[in-house]
Amino acid sequence: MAIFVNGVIFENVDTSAPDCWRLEAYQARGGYEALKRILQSGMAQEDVIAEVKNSGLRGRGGAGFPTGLKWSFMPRSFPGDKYVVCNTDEGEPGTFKDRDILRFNPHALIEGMIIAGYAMGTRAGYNYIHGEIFAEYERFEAALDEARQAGLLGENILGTGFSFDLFAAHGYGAYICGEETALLESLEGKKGQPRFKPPFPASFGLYGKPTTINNTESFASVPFIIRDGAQKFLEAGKPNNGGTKLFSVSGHVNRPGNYEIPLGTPFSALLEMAGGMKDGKKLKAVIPGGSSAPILPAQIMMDCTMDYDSISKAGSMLGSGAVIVMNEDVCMVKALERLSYFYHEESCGQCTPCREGTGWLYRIIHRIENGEGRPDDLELLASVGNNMAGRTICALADAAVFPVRSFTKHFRHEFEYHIEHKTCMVDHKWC
Ligand SMILES: NC(=O)c1ccc[n+]([C@@H]2O[C@H](COP(=O)([O-])OP(=O)(O)OC[C@H]3O[C@@H](n4cnc5c(N)ncnc54)[C@H](O)[C@@H]3O)[C@@H](O)[C@H]2O)c1
Ligand SMILES: Cc1cc2nc3c(=O)[nH]c(=O)nc-3n(C[C@H](O)[C@H](O)[C@H](O)COP(=O)(O)O)c2cc1C
Ligand code: SF4
Repeated sequence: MAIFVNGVIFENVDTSAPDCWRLEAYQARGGYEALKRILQSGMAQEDVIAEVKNSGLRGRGGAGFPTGLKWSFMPRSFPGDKYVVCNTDEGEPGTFKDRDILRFNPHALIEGMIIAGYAMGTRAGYNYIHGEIFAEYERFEAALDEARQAGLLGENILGTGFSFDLFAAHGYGAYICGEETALLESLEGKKGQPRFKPPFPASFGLYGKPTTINNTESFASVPFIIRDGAQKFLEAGKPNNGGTKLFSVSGHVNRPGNYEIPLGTPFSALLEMAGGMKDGKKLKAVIPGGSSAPILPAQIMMDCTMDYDSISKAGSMLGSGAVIVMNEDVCMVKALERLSYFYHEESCGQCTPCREGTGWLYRIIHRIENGEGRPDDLELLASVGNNMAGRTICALADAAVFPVRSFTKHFRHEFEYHIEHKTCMVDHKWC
């Protein structure tokens, strides 16, 4: 179902060719040229970091933190071990882009991580891959073998004296293991539960050592930035929103799939690329950045461009780039019930407001959906949410609250109708 438009990571990748992922195909597209240029010219570490900073690349995992700035936090002169870690846990409902990078262009990620290792003075890296994806994990291992055999990984890379090795780690399929500190715990072989931040992984990361964690798409964007220049990457997007971005479009569209497009592209153009609305139905609402991003009604979304600033100004967030499209038949109570069940199931349970609060949210929405809602349930939902958001160790509790707040704000009349009439106002199809 993947469909790619020209962009930074999938530039010239023919995803229909079975060997498009192989080293030979990647090198034919200009792959590993960036790494060779850096190593053979002895480019200074700070110059590589400056280039990434100048590109305007912002973290593609969801929070949009500037990647070059994060790299500059690494204490390069720290004498002990330090690590780079890639987050391919990709558990956010609606998000399915990182697995396609492993499937179709794994060497872009490997090259990006080797460059990161060089720039930050680390000798080892790990890619933590979601436990429920097997073929992609194996594909990444096969690509690592190719890189090692070609002298691109390991000791004395390309005879330049620089050594760096990279390992794949298969996770456990828990959503919480995508939160960077839970990921580190899991990578260390422990139960995947988040740590308090600060300290951030930059100073206390894997095995307590300085660690830089980035999303798969963030690392995979780096070879282009070094090869074609920060300016070209920046100009592919818009100011403060450099580059192209992968959007996973799902829901009621004719052609669901991954679309790599310049940041700043109008949402209406993305919808058109995805084949428009299925069966000629009307657009009702969109979750623009994965299930934890606030939902936006159609009329607001149609005025947005797909970039961090525009979506945030409209009251939501670009998040992981998962665009969930809903048509006029969708019951918002049912949709929110499904999302709330997910967060209730995935809470790791170590903070009381999250462990108990996600259960409260789900049970209240479930009873509204089942025609057993009470007159004060919407106030109760708001109150439970206020006692959760910002009061926990990690952002999963916030992620559970944002959809509740936005669904009950923009589609309040549907919730009120359910409570008052004990049934759905849409047409019962979804309830
Ligand atoms: N891709 C997915 O599948 C998925 C799943 C769930 C959530 N998310 C996203 O995760 C986001 C939240 O992530 P988060 O809790 O890691 O966000 P965060 O804002 O705490 O951190 C973002 C990144 O910046 C770094 N950072 C931030 N401030 C720093 C500082 N002062 N010093 C050093 N480093 C600093 C963090 O270490 C992290 O790597 C949400 O916005 C959501 O979109 C993505
Ligand atoms: C509950 C939760 C789950 C997360 N899952 C992922 C994930 O699967 N992949 C990811 O890249 N980031 C995920 N994140 C964000 C990471 O903690 C972190 O911000 C990100 O990996 C940093 O990389 P970036 O700066 O390149 O985006 C998650 C955050 C939270 C709170
Ligand atoms: S907020 Fe929820 S998921 Fe995050 S640490 Fe606390 S209990 Fe675990």
